[in-house]
Amino acid sequence: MSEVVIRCENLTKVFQERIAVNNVSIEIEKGTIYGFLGPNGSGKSTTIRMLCGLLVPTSGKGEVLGFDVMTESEEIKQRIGYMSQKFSLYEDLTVEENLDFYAGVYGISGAELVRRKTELIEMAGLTGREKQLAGSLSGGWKQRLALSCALLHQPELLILDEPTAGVDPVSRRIFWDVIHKLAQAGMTILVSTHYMDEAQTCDAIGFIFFGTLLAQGTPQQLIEQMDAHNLEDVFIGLVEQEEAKLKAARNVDAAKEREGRA
Ligand SMILES: Nc1ncnc2c1ncn2[C@@H]1O[C@H](COP(=O)(O)OP(=O)(O)OP(=O)(O)O)[C@@H](O)[C@H]1O
Repeated sequence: MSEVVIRCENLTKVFQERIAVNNVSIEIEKGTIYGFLGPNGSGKSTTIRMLCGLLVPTSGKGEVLGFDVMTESEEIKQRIGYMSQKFSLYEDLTVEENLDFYAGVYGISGAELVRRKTELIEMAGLTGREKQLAGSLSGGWKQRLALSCALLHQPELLILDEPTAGVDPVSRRIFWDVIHKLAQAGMTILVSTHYMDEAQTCDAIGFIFFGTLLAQGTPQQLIEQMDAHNLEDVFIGLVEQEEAKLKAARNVDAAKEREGRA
């Protein structure tokens, strides 16, 4: 039977009366890659931050690795690997020293640290650069070093918030090869992205707009449902549908106001 690693129901976050995430329900199975898509400001990071245990939901419920997002955020934070767009590396430390620093945070030392560092440096393609300052690495290398830091404690779940923003296409491809290998080895991955080529390779995707999850399924399911040629057409179609609904609602409101004044 498939194991569900992330399950949330009607997850909602309101900031000063503004609904950033509105009744989002998601299920993500172990060993799969779930791509989270949506325009800027649509609520991807806020949803991710609630699932990471970094932000308390206003309402709804959710379980991550069997822990409650409302009451067990510390347990969640310890068990996941998280990397945001503004990943935090120490630029004046070397590749190896950055890994040593994060190993200290996770309580990894001795032979285990040596083993993990060797594995991760190799996975990131950073062999030979161990003594190079992180600040002198190019964007793609920095990104893979940040990923290595997030994986030091061997998390079962990896959450990536726009990890490839601003990274060149070759580095993006190398990064995604690593992500797919991790999923093949059983890791579950939730990743937000603006890139359709990346979304196309996910096992499932969810599209969020103005805080509402408009559609989710496999890339092929969504293309068929929308009778579209590709994912880009799917998302443009969804946005146009929603904008038409919003416009119709505004027209109804304006008509009611005119009636009220007459
Ligand atoms: N701490 C906060 N306080 C108030 N409003 C916030 C806060 N964090 C996010 N928001 C608002 O919530 C909405 C959703 O933002 P969020 O960052 O989740 O979107 P996003 O889809 O991740 O966008 P992007 O692709 O640009 O990163 C936005 O209107 C944003 O301004």
